[in-house]
Amino acid sequence: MDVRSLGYVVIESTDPQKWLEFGTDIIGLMVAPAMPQDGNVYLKMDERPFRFAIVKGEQDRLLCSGLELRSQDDFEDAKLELKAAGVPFTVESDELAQARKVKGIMSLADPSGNNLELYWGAELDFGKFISPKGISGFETGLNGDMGFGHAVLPAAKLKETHAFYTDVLGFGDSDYMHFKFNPDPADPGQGLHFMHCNNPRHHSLALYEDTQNPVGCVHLMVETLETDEVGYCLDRVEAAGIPIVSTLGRHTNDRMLSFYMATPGGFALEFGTGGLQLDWEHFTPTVTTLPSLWGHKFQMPDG
Ligand SMILES: Cc1ccc(O)c(O)c1CC[C@@H]1C(=O)CC[C@]2(C)C(=O)CC[C@@H]12
Ligand SMILES: [Fe+2]
Repeated sequence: MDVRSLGYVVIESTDPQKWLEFGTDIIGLMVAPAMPQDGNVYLKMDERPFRFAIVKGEQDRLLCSGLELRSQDDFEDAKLELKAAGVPFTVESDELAQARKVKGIMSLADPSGNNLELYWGAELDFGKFISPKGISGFETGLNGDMGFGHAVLPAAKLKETHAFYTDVLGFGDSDYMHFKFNPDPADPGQGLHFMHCNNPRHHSLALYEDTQNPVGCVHLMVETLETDEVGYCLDRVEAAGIPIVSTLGRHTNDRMLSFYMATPGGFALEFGTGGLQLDWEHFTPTVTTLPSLWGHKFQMPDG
């Protein structure tokens, strides 16, 4: 399968208004003008009609991640590949596809239960992105073909889930890290697989061996074009009293300069700039033993 990018996410929220305020006032995203007034909150960051859809529900969590395919042919091939791999999927209604501004969607879940939508035919409305916070732009590639950023999803079944993304969905390995926060020798620690799809972003999806994640997401990442925007966002976060999940730092594997903040979704948002863009033909997957060159002091849940 030839997944091109992580195109959108759908977030369930007990209070979508909180996401609207957070998305616009803190992240600097735009309320998507071309989206229907259907009670959902749609946030825009580039020439795509939307990148974040927030729907009202009973829980605060990531509902699903949208993975982009390049054509209807690839969409039909994907169905055959899923069938051959014995992976159940549902072809969704035209109504849902229209709501997402795409031509076709199938929904499925990975072996750890993360919901995915494979879609093709994303609309490009070229509606101008006008950031309410004056951000010149987010790094999403030409016509948004690099996707909105990346997601780190929880994977209780790390090995099986990693095999699903690489063997079935065709992701490539970028890097692997292993963490050991608990000194108890009975605790094996947590693995973290960074994977790319068919765009230059170092990783569009990562899987963290997280067995206790009620919100379906570890973090989402967005990337600005200008370094100063990371600093300006940090100032907005601090002024609003939003918890900083990790201080500013630069990652080793993708060289991203970023910090992490809490979101209304119960997961974190990484706000970064300057991530590596790679030519996969000439890339050798790495195993990295240090998460960051400097900074990135994570606030641990246990203090
Ligand atoms: C290490 C790293 C490289 C590139 C990234 O985009 C990135 O998000 C990370 C950090 C990932 C990771 C996480 O999200 C959950 C909490 C983790 C395990 C830490 O406590 C350190 C690294 C963190
Ligand atoms: Fe990240």
